[in-house]
Amino acid sequence: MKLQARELRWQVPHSGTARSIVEDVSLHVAEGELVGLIGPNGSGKSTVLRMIYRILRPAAGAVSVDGRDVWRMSARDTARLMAVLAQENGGEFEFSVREVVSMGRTPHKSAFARDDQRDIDIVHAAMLRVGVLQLAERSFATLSGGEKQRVLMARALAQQAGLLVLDEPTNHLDVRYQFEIMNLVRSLGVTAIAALHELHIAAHYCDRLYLLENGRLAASGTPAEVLTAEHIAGVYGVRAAIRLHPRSGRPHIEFMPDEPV
Ligand SMILES: Nc1ncnc2c1ncn2[C@@H]1O[C@H](COP(=O)(O)OP(=O)(O)OP(=O)(O)O)[C@@H](O)[C@H]1O
Repeated sequence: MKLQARELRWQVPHSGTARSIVEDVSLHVAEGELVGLIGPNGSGKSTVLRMIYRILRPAAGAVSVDGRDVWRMSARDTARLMAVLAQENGGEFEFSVREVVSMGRTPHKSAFARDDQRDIDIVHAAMLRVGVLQLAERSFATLSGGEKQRVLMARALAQQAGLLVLDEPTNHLDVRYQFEIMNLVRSLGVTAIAALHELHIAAHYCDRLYLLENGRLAASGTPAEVLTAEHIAGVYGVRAAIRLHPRSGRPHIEFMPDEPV
């Protein structure tokens, strides 16, 4: 499955005119690629992803999956193609973990249909895969931030979509689960786009990166091309020394926050 976004723009009203939050962002994710969207707080990562997963309608531009415009499809058809891991939205709160993960099966069932044995098996396997099976009967509301994040990942897995859209998938996770979730995403072999804060995660896991600054693309390319000392200083305002791993060619970043940029 491949994703293409062309010249996306999103605006908010501002003093009688419109202020652009995202402007002229084009990106693509090829079949089986894991692409990272990075950039400082407020640079527009979530806004771009929301236009992709059909929550925010772009003021200009288009999003297509395998050549089909997502904004011309029903929400249900989109959900069969793409699974979304966004931050919890509150809708999960009155449900058990098993029920939240079962919601991933909804796009595949007719209205009010109960889970059949196949759905039950898929939900079980998804919980097992992210290590939340022992939490299955717990109320979602009582979980820690990291446990919630893993349950939401299990729900995305249960959806069995060919495209994963991940908004800060490692948020709340300790270092072990950060690596586990990213290893899991990579092992699935599906097409994926992820907004990421941790640059070492982006460097290690992503095939390509897009760097956003104030709602516009500042750079794109391989991790070695994007995660340069110049880009990190220019966009994040932090000095960094970069070493490329001799075999993988992936950047290793050493931040030097006490040094002037
Ligand atoms: N409805 C809105 N009205 C006004 N401003 C908005 C609205 N939605 C988002 N913004 C602003 O747009 C900018 C981009 O927000 P967005 O959440 O996309 O950034 P982000 O890169 O995902 O940030 P973070 O890393 O902090 O999660 C922010 O400055 C935010 O305050």
